[in-house]
Amino acid sequence: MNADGRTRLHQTPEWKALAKHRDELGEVRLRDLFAADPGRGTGCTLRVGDLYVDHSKHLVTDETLRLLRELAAATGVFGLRDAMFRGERINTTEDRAVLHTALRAPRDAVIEVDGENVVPKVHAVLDEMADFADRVRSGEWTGHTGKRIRNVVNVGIGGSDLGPAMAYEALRAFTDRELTVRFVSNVDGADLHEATRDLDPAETLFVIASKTFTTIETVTNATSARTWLLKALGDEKAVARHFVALSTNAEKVAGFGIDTANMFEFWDWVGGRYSYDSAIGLSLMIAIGPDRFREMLDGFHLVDEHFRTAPAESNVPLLMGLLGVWYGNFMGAQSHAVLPYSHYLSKFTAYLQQLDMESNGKSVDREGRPVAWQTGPVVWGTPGTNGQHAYYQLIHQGTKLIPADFIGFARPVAELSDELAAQHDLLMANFFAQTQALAFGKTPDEVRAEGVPEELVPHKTFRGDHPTTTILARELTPSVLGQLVALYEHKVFVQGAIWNIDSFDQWGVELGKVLAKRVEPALTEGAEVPGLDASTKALVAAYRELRGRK
Ligand SMILES: O=P(O)(O)OC[C@H]1O[C@H](O)[C@H](O)[C@@H](O)[C@@H]1O
Repeated sequence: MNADGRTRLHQTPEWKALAKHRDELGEVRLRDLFAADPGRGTGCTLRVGDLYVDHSKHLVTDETLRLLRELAAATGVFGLRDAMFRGERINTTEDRAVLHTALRAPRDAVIEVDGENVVPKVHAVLDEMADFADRVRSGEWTGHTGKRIRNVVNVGIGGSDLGPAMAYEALRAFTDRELTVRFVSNVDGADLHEATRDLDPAETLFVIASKTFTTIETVTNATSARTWLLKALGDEKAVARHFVALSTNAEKVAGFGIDTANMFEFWDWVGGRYSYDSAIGLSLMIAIGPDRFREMLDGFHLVDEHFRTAPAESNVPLLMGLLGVWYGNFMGAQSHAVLPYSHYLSKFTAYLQQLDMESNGKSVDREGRPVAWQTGPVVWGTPGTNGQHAYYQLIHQGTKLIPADFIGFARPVAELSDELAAQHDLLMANFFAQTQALAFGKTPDEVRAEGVPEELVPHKTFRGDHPTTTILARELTPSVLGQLVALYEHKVFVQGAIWNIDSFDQWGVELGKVLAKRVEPALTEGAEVPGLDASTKALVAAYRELRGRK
């Protein structure tokens, strides 16, 4: 039993019913499921906004889905969802509300935190961002020497990098092509070096993105960027024209030397990995313009409303979350692949890695007790068709169960030449062929019928039954991107709620930070670090020798 008297997850009747159902189902063959139900292809599709979501190629029956929905209801997913939307402090270990949904709420919405409606604040910052973005885009905001800003360098890490960097790539076709926009995150000096080496400091704006403004990588890179700028422009006053900050921490921003008049604010109820439609999106907004940014927010909001109000049977994030629970908790899957068939989504899976793995990579429940069930999967993947020529072999014929999401678009971006646009059908032919091959494989008899010698038959047989979700949309617009990201945010929410973990803290990143600080003097000065283990001690000594330090 839980501290609050509730039965623990794996002891609930709903969990046990799913385990029994899995045993009774035995080996699920997609060929059989489709043969038994000719309507499965169209029947197992849901629509949300501009997204067409096909879940027919999953190792589930109607009964499986019904039992999974019962698990969701029994574990309080809907109550927690409503509490999140109401602004309750559902991030219990940090005692914070979780309100990224307020960042995309319409102007007239009312969402209260501690009795204060936060929506007017959200729109006030969005308006300030829009005003600033317009001034940079029009050339009205100039650098210290009066030159037009032609380069924007976002300096941030984790949630202050991955979201805007991913969305910038995704929406490149909507960006001002006259502007150079780059993202620096790594504390490896090579990152800043490569991002700035061909830029004119007089034309460069640094956007320092950090919720806390204490993150060592970001503060270090921001300090180096400042030095780079001042070396060229020679005047401290230049900082005010070339640096803006995106943060919740005005004191630290001022301490760094950025005028808080040039700071765009957000709030502690926005988690880092849920923050790119807050002020953290400024670099993106400069690139695509305020109108496109607002279209993206509307896309998020559309899916928020769907998640909040759609019945369980047609609720897409709920379904995606439940399918993940089925594979992770009842079928032994350890990972989940996200495979976008769009070059523009090249950073989408990396973005989802933080969203999913930082949220649900937990091993104690909300009451602090070890969980007795699997939690978040390893999320991985790269854009198709590249993966097909690399690791798809393992998905098709390896020994692991890897559920995958395939994301594709009916139309290429408008600016492609006719010749390049014509390649789109080939891209999408691969997209459809892969999910078909993964689901239905190729039987030994089919292989034999092709005249393959008997000894090669096992090698050329594809078992099939590799489950996939297909998400299809007309084209990758700002709104569609917002819809996609919100789908995954809420999918992660559903899973965290079922597993009874706090999806909104990230204590697991702290230990490494503390140890890095402790070990640094050993590298630089050869200082004795108390309590350093024998392995690390030897490695540090080898490092110092290789670095040419005595
Ligand atoms: O925005 P910041 O405060 O600089 O934080 C940047 C990132 O680093 C932290 O360590 C967390 O793991 C991330 O959730 C966060 O997004």
